[in-house]
Formats: sequence, structure tokens, C-alpha cells
Amino acid sequence: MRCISRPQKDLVMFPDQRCWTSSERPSGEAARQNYVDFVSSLTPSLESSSQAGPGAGRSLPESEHVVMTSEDSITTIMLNRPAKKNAITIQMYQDIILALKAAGKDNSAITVFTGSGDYYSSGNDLTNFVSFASGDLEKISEESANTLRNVVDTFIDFPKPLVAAVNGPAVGISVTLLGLFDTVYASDRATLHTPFTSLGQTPEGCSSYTFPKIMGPAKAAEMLIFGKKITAREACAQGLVTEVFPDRTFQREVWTRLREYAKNSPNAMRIGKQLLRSSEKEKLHAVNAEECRVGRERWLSEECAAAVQSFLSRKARL
Ligand SMILES: CCCCC/C=C/CC(=O)SCCNC(=O)CCNC(=O)[C@H](O)C(C)(C)COP(=O)(O)OP(=O)(O)OC[C@H]1O[C@@H](n2cnc3c(N)ncnc32)[C@H](O)[C@@H]1OP(=O)(O)O
Repeated sequence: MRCISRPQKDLVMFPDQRCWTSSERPSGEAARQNYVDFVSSLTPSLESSSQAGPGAGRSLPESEHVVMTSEDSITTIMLNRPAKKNAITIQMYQDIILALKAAGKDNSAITVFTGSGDYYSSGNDLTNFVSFASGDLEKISEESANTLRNVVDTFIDFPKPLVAAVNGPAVGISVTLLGLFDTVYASDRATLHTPFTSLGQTPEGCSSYTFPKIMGPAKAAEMLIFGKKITAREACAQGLVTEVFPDRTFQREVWTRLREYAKNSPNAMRIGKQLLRSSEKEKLHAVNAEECRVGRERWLSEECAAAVQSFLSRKARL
């Protein structure tokens, strides 16, 4: 039986074109799978979360590792350094700022941040700290703190709905920044890890404020002070992640949903975000400034230097 006319109330259409009545409607999980199969029959195959979801589009030509594309009223900013687990170099921080500023002004309705390959991001590229050992410490640490402050400020001020598609494990700053996103979708393969104290470092990305607010001070302390790694499902239960999807269908489900959301009025979504976020902005900028001030001191500590050296010389692993 094929449903081609307007669906009647209480009838649900699935890929085999059968019309289910409410009494024989499939269970939640079966319905979800049916829907996924149906959508995948309409859209290009995207089999796992490590493959890119958005289609090809305009790119940020000057950036090697931060790729920007636009399609279906969605601008996607993708960390594209999979061989290094999308570790973020100083150049990438600058490119992220440029990409966010461009996305904030373009005609897209929603901006999505994601990673390519098997990781979302392994956080700050630890070789960023190598220059600390070889140059003018004060100057380099000040420049790094300014870079960090600028990138986080840009997330705080981002004017449109900002969605993270966490396609795999996330470490460090890629986790802390999630507190500044409007929605966070994660693959069930993702883990979230903020190993700051084992690196002699302190929280950044406004997480010292957003995490206790989102998940309560005790859970935030486990992550930010003790470095507890949590799964996407745990993060979802604690409110940091909005929804978790099976890795196999992550891209399909997330992009199908985002394309629907992007059909909403862009102005209403932008103004709605302002209403939700504007009262916090001043506080967030102050938190960011303080985290950068404290962080800069930590980067200069012996503890931090030893931990970074240890990672780079592969004597120890997190
Ligand atoms: C402007 C300054 C701003 C400062 C902001 C501060 C932010 C704080 C943080 O973000 S703290 C978090 C820092 N990140 C980490 O501590 C993660 C370090 N990496 C790892 O622990 C592991 O690499 C892993 C668990 C992410 C993945 O392990 P796996 O065994 O699966 O893979 P490899 O270790 O072989 O990694 C593949 C190659 O990628 C390199 N790499 C991965 N992450 C980083 C990184 N963060 N920095 C630098 N390099 C990284 C790794 O060295 C491998 O390179 P190789 O193939 O050349 O050996």
C-alpha cells in the first residue's frame, strides 16, 4: 500500500511505503530505525560519524586545517587535521576566529562545528607550548593568552545558533568550549576528557563557569579538577550534550535534523539566541579573561612544561 495523499491523522509513513495505524505502530527503536532507513534512501550515503556530513560548498581557501562550507542555509566549520586527531595549532585558532566571524555574517541560519576523521578534536596542539622553551617566555605566553582569549570571546559573541556535531572523542579545549554552544549532538563513540591537571593546567573556554552551571559543581569538579573522562551518554545525562546518536547513523540523523531546523526563520532564531544568552555575556567575558590570566601563569609552570615534554617524548600517555 502506498501513501501518496496527505497523511491521515494517526498514520505514519515508513520506507516500505506501508501506512501504520496507531495500534500497529512500531516500537520507539524500530520507528527510529525505520525513519533512519527512510531518510537514508533519500539522501547520499553517510555511513559513519567519521565521514563528513555536510555537502561540498564554499571553503575558506587560506586555511589548511579549518574548512568552511555552506549548504542548505547551514555553514559548517570543520577541523580538518585528522592525522593529528584535529589537534588545534595557533594558526587553527586564528582560522577558527576568522571562520566564526565570517559565519556570523553570512546568510546561513545555523552554524555547525565538527571534526574530520575519527576524532572531534584532541584539543590544544601540545607542540604549541614548545616555543615556550625556546623564546621570550613572557612575550610568547602573553600572545598565547591573547589568542585563547580572542577565540573564546568569538564563541561567546557568536550571534547565530551554534551547534557542535561531536563526531568522536573530544579532549581539552574542544570539550570546554561545548558549554558555549547552543546545542551539542554527539556520536555514542565520543568521549569527553579534560585532563588539565595532569598537564599542570587549569580550565579554559569559560568551563569554570559553564560546567558547574550545566552539570552541578561536583560533576564539574570530577571533570575539570580530577580529569575524569566521561562518555557521550554520561555527558548527555549531565546536560552538556543535548542528544547522543548511534555512531553508524550519526551523520545522517544529525544532518537531517539540522536541515529541518535551518528552515526556521533565521532572524527569529538569531534573536531567540540573543534572548537566551545576552544576560550571561558580560559574565562570560569576565570569566574568560580570568581563566586566561590564570592559564598563562600555569603554562609557565614547571609542572606544565614537564607534562608537555612527557607527551611529546612519548614517555607517558594520558
Ligand atoms: C593558544 C594556546 C591555547 C591553549 C589552550 C589550552 C587548552 C588546553 C587543552 O586543550 S589540554 C588538552 C591537550 N590535549 C591532550 O592532552 C591530548 C594529547 N593527545 C593524546 O593524548 C593522544 O594523542 C590521543 C588520546 C588524543 C589519541 O591517542 P592515539 O593513540 O589514538 O593517537 P596518537 O597519540 O598516535 O595521535 C596521532 C598523532 O596525533 C598527534 N596528536 C594527537 N593529539 C595531539 C595534541 N593534542 N597535540 C599534539 N599532537 C597530538 C600525536 O602526537 C600523533 O602524532 P604522530 O603520528 O606524529 O606521532
